[in-house]
Amino acid sequence: MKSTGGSDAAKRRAGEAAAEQVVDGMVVGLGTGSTTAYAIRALGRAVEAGLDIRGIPTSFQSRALAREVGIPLTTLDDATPDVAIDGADQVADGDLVKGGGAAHAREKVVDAAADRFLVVADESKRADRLDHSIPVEVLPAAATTVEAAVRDLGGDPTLRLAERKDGPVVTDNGNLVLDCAFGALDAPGDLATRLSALPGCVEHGLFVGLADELYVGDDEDVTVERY
Ligand SMILES: O=C[C@H](O)[C@H](O)[C@H](O)COP(=O)(O)O
Repeated sequence: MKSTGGSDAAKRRAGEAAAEQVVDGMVVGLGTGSTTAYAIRALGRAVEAGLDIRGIPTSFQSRALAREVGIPLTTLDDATPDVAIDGADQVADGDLVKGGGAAHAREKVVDAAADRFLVVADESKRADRLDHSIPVEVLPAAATTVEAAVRDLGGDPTLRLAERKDGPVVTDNGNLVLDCAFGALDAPGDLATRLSALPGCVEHGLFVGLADELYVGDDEDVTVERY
């Protein structure tokens, strides 16, 4: 799993602290990314020790990791997550930018469906205002029109390119990603609404008002904020 942001020890602390919130019988949304991977591995160890849970993965990658560590899986067709654990690329006032791994569309569906959404992050993800570029997943046929619409909204879109393949990143849903720089956001909710309204936008990485708790790890401890 690609690692971004702060230290692995800080990510591990955050992920493992959030995993401790999971108790017998729960259905757990399994986010994507290097921080959530620590939570998934901790849950796998707990399952091995007898914890009875089911997971709902948010990506090919989190499904593969959950299977590797022995977490039984289900889907949103059959269960509602009691809790979801997921990472973030930036956090300000409980609002998030996600999608550094291009998984934000399914993440948003699962995280929003959960009774409690726990965000796991290291200190490097904190900001006073969100100013990270916003990943926008688009239908391939809409890439050009969404690019133009993002420019009209004051953003600067860049098609995300693959690292070990010629051409663009293709999401788990078969779509493309535009990374859209908007500068520091005064009103992330307004931008979220405008992006959601664009024809051909499958989902964007602004998660506004969705997080319930934030677990932030540093090299010594974990702090928890509730919203
Ligand atoms: O698409 C990926 C997800 O939104 C990740 O949760 C996010 O990029 C944070 O990942 P990491 O914990 O590796 O920084």
